[in-house]
Amino acid sequence: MPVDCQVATRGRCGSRGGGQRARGLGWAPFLERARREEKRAEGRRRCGGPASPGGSLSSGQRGRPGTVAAARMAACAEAPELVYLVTGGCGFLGEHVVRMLLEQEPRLRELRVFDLRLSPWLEELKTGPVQVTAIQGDVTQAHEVAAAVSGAHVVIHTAGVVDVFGRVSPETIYKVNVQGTQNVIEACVQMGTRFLVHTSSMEVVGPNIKGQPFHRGDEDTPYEAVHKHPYPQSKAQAERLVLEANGREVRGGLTLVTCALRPTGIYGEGHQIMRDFYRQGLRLGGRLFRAVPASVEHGRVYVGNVAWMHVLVARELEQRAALMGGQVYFCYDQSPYKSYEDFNMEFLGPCGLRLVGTRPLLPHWLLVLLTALNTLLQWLLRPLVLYAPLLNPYTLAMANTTFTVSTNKAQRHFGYKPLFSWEVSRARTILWLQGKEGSAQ
Ligand SMILES: NC(=O)c1ccc[n+]([C@@H]2O[C@H](COP(=O)([O-])OP(=O)(O)OC[C@H]3O[C@@H](n4cnc5c(N)ncnc54)[C@H](O)[C@@H]3O)[C@@H](O)[C@H]2O)c1
Ligand SMILES: CC(C)[C@@H](O)CC[C@@H](C)[C@H]1CC[C@H]2[C@@H]3[C@H](O)C=C4C[C@@H](O)CC[C@]4(C)[C@H]3CC[C@]12C
Repeated sequence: MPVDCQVATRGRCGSRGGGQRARGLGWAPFLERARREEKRAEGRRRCGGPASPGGSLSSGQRGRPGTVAAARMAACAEAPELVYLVTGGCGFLGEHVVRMLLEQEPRLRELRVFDLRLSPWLEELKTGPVQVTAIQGDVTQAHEVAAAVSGAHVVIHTAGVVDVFGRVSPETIYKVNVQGTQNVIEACVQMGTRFLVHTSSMEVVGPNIKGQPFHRGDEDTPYEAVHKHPYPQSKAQAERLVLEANGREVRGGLTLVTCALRPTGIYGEGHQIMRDFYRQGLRLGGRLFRAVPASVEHGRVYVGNVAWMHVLVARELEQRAALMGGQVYFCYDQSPYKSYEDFNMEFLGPCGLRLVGTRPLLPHWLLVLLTALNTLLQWLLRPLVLYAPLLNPYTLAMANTTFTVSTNKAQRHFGYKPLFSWEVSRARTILWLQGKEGSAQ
């Protein structure tokens, strides 16, 4: 679906009117936009929506289940009326969510992309029926979040600090992942936004600090979720906040409906860690050295399917609020269960890399010693340079602990089925790695 992009670059939180139009364009875009606006207004009149584009749907008009408005909304699905906000919309997952929404959500009128760092690709989104508003903002700043949420029907909250390599301080991880999530929740309550989809993580469950395997578990499998690392701790706290917020009254008297998705290890176009492995292999003459037994299985999921599940949940949350509200769903697909390293080789192999060793080349005790050395080096070098290798005590422990999920809860509750097969997911990831994006950056 073509989109109309208005990059709001004023200050921290742009607005529809304050955007900066693509430079060097003539009158054509403005006339085109006026024509689209008229078409949209006509659609609204026909469907009994708010006459003006800035107007918001009353709760009845939003189509509460079983009402005339719901039937009318269903009949007028082509009248795009909804405003979505995606926090972290310029991130690895966020970008795929943004693009998936533009392709798969016909009711979208405006898509707000909120991020600390706005990406150049936002500019590419050309004119079309959907207004894409880029908002440079910080989830730790409550007022910026509130301004971005104001008028939104749905918030998809993916923004977060994803760090298990010691690149970011524990304080910052907590501030962004926990306090930032609390700010999003409070903004929804204050602004009357009813639907919040949160990107949680498998790590909320495990692997735990005891290294206990989680083999083909589901959302109800008993497991001792005990964490010491700041990142999983922050994701567990954030998820708890989101689930506890379900049912809170929002401005306007209706209730907040929340849901948390727990992707396993995400891979696909834009995956930084995969890029790091690729470059490490290139530096080592096309070789990577096995550090983890092939028998240790890790669940992985293609980023396109994670984005699809977010779009589907956001779409179904209103109609199935009683069933889905306050629920968590693991997010995975048909990607094969393999060791982390063997799975990566599905993509790195076709790019010319080789994994040396059918078993770990170094004894485990030596790897543990190396991780301790890396930790010491990171601490000593911190005043001078950021040293954050892939191998540290946490990553070694994670890589050595089986964690795979098998569940149909998402399918039962809202009909989730992966949009991309394993073959397509693999091909797209290899293409990306082989292309300039994968090797140059
Ligand atoms: N990558 C994975 O394997 C994986 C797996 C499960 C869950 N997740 C979750 O998915 C979400 C996205 O992860 P990702 O892998 O795309 O990471 P990412 O770092 O690529 O994306 C995170 C985005 O959030 C933005 N952000 C960070 N701090 C912010 C702040 N203070 N205010 C506004 N924006 C801010 C970043 O700029 C970035 O664009 C995270 O919540 C993460 O915990 C990731
Ligand atoms: C150096 C070797 C020991 C190598 O095998 C280390 C692999 C290690 C970098 C990864 C092993 C498991 C990964 C994590 C897992 O896929 C799930 C995650 C949850 C998600 O929310 C964020 C990413 C991650 C923590 C992911 C990070 C890389 C690994 C630790």
